[in-house]
Amino acid sequence: MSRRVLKIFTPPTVPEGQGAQVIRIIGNNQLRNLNPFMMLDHAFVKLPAGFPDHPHRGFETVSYLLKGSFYHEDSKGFSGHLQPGDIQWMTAGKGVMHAEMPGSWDELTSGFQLWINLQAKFKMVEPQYQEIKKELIPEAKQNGVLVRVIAGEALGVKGPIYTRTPAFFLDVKLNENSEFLQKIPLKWNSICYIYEGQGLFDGQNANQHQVVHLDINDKQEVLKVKTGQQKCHFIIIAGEPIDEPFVQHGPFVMNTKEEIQQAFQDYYDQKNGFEGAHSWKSKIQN
Ligand SMILES: Nc1ccc(F)c(C(=O)c2c[nH]c3ncc(Cl)cc23)c1F
Ligand SMILES: [Fe+3]
Repeated sequence: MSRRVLKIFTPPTVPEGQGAQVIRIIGNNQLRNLNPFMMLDHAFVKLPAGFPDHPHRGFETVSYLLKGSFYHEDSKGFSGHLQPGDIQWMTAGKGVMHAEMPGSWDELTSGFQLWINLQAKFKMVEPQYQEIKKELIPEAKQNGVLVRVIAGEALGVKGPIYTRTPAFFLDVKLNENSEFLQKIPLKWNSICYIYEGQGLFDGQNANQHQVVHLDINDKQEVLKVKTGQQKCHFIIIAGEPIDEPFVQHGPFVMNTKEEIQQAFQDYYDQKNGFEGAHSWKSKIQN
């Protein structure tokens, strides 16, 4: 028996940021949100498109690069350059202004951006970064399966990211004719997203760019994935739901609409994390 599949669907491709196209995996009308996750994008972007200067408050953004390169710069003086396989886990906390731009005019940059909610007690922490280069992300290998363990645990290997909200972020590559078993804690929300190839998830076929939404109420902890003649490369995103109300307005995620109004007021008044927000201009936006 394997963790049951609730549904398999093809998420929409939507415009986002400035001229970018994203496959909106979480945050569409088939999967509005997946507590504690508010959004998951598979972004495809090349200059001059990108995600120019914008704020965040109250949650975490996770960027994981597949192809190309991505620059990041924020209003606290932090900047980074992500290459394929690198991860950047940004805890926006009380507030940060930043820009995220691709590194090339010609080569299409593609990668994931995941938005993870924070419990009320963490929403106003100082911003923090965990930038982990590809070489430092542990890989577990077994019988034609390779798992890059970004957060959580797979095949007995633990990931390097400290997650304030308990969560798994696994990049799984199955060769042809392989099988993979993954424990997903009961009562956690979880999806798989296939970014290349196809596979059988709990016996149901899922293709490239499809989402496999797993059943949170299942009594089965283990998900079984199998491949036949095709390889299957996919991510597993799983997390413990946060038992608090949440209100999202664009890049602000708080517990009440009054806190959202306060976020906009702090941004307008340039305080409580948004100091200098109106005059800050990133060097990387065009
Ligand atoms: N309009 C708007 C408003 C607020 C945002 F935070 C963003 C934004 O930064 C992103 C939204 N999807 C993303 N996928 C990948 C990456 Cl690297 C960034 C984003 C954005 F586009
Ligand atoms: Fe952002």
